[in-house]
Amino acid sequence: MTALNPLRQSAASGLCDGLAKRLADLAVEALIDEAMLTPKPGLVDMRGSGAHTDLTWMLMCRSACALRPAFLQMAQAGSAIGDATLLRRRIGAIGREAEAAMMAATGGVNTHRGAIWALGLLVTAAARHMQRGDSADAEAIALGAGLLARLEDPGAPARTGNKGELACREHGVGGARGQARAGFPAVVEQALPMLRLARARGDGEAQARVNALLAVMAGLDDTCLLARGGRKALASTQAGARRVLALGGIASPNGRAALTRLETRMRQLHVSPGGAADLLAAALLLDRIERSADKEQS
Ligand SMILES: CC(C)(COP(=O)(O)OP(=O)(O)OC[C@H]1O[C@@H](n2cnc3c(N)ncnc32)[C@H](O[C@H]2O[C@H](COP(=O)(O)OP(=O)(O)OP(=O)(O)O)[C@@H](O)[C@H]2O)[C@@H]1O)[C@@H](O)C(=O)NCCC(=O)NCCS
Ligand SMILES: Nc1ncnc2[nH]cnc12
Repeated sequence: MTALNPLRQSAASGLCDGLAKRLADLAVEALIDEAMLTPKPGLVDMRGSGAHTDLTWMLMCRSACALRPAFLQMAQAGSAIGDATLLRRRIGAIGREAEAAMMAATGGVNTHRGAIWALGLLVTAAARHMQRGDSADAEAIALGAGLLARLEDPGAPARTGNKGELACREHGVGGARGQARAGFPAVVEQALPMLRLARARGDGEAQARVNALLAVMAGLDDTCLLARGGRKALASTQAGARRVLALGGIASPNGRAALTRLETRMRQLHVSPGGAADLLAAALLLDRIERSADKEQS
């Protein structure tokens, strides 16, 4: 007889709150893992603030912890609200409250707006799947999150006026919304396969994660990068990330040297792949969900 996935079991037996708490913890852990991962070109890491003047890794970690109540509420909503239209409306409201909580915790600095959006949708979809008794499969959860992102949220402002939105309009890209509505292809088709490949070939865990970040950077229309550096900076960053990976990733000496060159170029351009960082955190969350289900099963 097939052993039941314990996350599924707890959901099925009505312990939805335990599942929601676990998912909220995993989301915060994924954000902290991302913030502390080093080296990350242009981004805040344990060495410094990258291309940012208002961010530090401690601020990122404080922000991550302040978001736990919102992730918990989203996971609870995902398990409790069957009607997808109502669920979309509810998590939109929680997401906007989470942005306010983030601003309060950071003194008005945007640390995680893109991450609240991506991880919020994924946590909700994961709770919805597991509550129904479906598997903790990363690809299926990302698809479910995409379905939710495509639903209309009547509470959302017609225009946010944020940099990402303006960059989408100026450069004709989908940005954070497009990525989510497509079911997070950068996570499912780039980050997670690279994470698995790098682990399988013996890269260290931190190296595998940096390579997963580079795999996202290599193809993403990152509006954080576009807003600061335009098309030229985006193309140069994508080409640099592809080069590191083509040379074997950061575990290889040539790949490591190429990463140093990429970092120098990004510093000169003063650009940061903030959207790719959020999607790495999304991949780390899905990876944690799958692994925690596997661990408890064995
Ligand atoms: C849909 C929303 C995310 C709102 O989007 P909008 O476009 O209005 O807002 P932005 O904040 O400008 O952009 C979204 C952020 O998403 C990240 N991102 C960028 N490109 C992509 C991509 N291709 N795919 C996925 N994600 C992407 C990115 O976030 C990171 O960058 C942030 C730093 O940004 P910013 O402060 O603007 O830039 P800096 O250069 O650092 O500024 P200065 O210091 O120079 O001043 C950082 O936070 C990273 O997270 C984009 O910035 C969403 O907010 C929304 O609609 N929410 C409503 C609630 C809701 O419906 N929730 C649903 C359930 S969760
Ligand atoms: N490590 C990081 N540095 C800068 N912006 C980010 N947004 C999300 N993670 C980030």
